[in-house]
Amino acid sequence: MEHELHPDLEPLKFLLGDWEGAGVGGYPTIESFRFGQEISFSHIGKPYLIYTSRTWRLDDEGNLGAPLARESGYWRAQPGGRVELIIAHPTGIAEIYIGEATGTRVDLRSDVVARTETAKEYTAGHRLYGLIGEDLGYAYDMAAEGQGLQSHLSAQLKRVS
Ligand code: HEM
Repeated sequence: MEHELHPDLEPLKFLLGDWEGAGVGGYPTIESFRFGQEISFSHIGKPYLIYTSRTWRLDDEGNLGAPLARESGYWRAQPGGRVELIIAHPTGIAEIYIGEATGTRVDLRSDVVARTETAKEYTAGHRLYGLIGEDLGYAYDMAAEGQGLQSHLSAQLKRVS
């Protein structure tokens, strides 16, 4: 069923759809890596986007390998372009971000991070999403394992629907 877009979602409309692409990751404490990614943003007429992301290791020939990180959550649009983002990770981490959509960019900083007893020591995230031409690009910085906020990932994806 097609739902009419909630007016508060207008600033996040550019995210809607299914996206596929590739990115690179790294951190001072790990080896750098390449990954393939599928992201989906959908809505049901309420003032939030339904979000899922799946990733796989990408080898030098461009073949997808073992599954890497997944995450899912809700992008809650507030009047005036404010955004509240709630994300759950299978690694025992839950995050709440607060940010702003301006034009075709969304800039989000973690407000609250909760971790299970066995989760890695992760304390903060910063996410910047935006259109690069027709592609969706994002950069993700994190503070984890005693390191300050710095790059963990960046990727560029094409719209597939
Ligand atoms: C596209 C999504 C992501 C991919 C492909 C990815 C991939 C990786 C890989 C391959 C590693 C190194 C091996 C490992 O420890 O598993 C890693 C480490 C890590 N990632 Fe990610 N990651 C992603 C998103 C995230 C997010 C959203 C967070 C935080 C909520 C996060 C937090 C960490 C932490 C804390 C480590 C451990 C660093 C260490 O052990 O020193 N990652 N990630």
